[in-house]
Amino acid sequence: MANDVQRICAELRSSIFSSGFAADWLQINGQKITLTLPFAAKSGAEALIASEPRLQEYDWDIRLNITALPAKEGKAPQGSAFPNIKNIIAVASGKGGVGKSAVTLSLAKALQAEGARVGILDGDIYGPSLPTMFGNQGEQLTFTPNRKMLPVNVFGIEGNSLGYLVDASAAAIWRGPMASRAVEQLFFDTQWAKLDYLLVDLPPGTGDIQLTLSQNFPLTAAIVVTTPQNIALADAQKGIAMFQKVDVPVIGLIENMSYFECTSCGHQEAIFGSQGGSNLAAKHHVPLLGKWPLTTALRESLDAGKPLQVRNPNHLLNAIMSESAQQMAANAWELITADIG
Ligand SMILES: Nc1ncnc2c1ncn2[C@@H]1O[C@H](COP(=O)(O)OP(=O)(O)OP(=O)(O)O)[C@@H](O)[C@H]1O
Repeated sequence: MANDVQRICAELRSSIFSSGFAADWLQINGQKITLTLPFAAKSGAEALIASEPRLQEYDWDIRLNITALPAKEGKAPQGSAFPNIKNIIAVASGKGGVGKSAVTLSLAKALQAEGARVGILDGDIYGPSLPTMFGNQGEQLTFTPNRKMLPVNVFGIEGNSLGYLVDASAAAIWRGPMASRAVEQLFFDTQWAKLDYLLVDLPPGTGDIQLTLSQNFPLTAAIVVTTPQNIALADAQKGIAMFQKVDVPVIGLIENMSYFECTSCGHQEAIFGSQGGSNLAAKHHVPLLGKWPLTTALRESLDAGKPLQVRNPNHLLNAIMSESAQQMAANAWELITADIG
């Protein structure tokens, strides 16, 4: 019977588990099966099991035991330098305004909904948006006796941002080394709780500041956000090239603002063009994690200081965001373990 389940699991293929379940994730005890996943994709596993009648005959217990993946070459693995943080994933965009911060918060909330412990470092010096999206502008950070910053915790997500520390107009005059040092300090001098994933919302662009941060942070991996518009794609390409240059694996591309769906008639309009993200992903062999529509409800919820999942839990975009997040987590595990294996 055990072999049967393992065989069925190994046969399963889906958008989330492209290489199927590994046999050692399963513990089979009569009718009871415990599945322990090394990345945050619990609901994807549940959906797979629900789609396979033979698997539904068993009593499933799905757990997460997220692997601490090694940081890029030359940097200490998270295990030693940051024992509290298992995976640090940069979220980058070449062009500004493509929705990088909106994507960061949405992915963070989606990972947390899978049962992962998640944090966000808002490294966008010139336009820190975490306090707005968390709805806690004006909140003051507290410090430990040894002057470490304690992150804020909103909706179960830890976060830190220069927006809690300095006036945006003060940060606007920072350039080059001063700007990257400020973000580095924010990262290194925060006392993060135990996290499975820390998402780093990088400043938009691919200049010296972004390059320095990508080199100096012990990043596990990176994702790039773009719109399908040519000008954004050209910049996203520079983002992919930047991470390749510093040996940080790019585990996915998100095409945001892919289309607008009319809420009255359902017509889909590709305002910024179509297929741009898919073509870019294919060209650079980077997985496309999803195409997110331009959605009034997402903009409204972030302006109101809440993730869409909290303000509008039944919105269809939540499922798209969840799939992207799970695929990102699975890709990080799969690509990096394949690389070191
Ligand atoms: N899919 C979407 N649908 C509707 N509004 C969106 C979507 N994605 C982002 N937005 C909105 O677009 C605006 C810009 O998004 P955001 O601040 O996340 O971009 P960014 O790339 O982080 O910008 P920056 O250049 O400041 O780093 C915000 O008001 C955000 O709420």
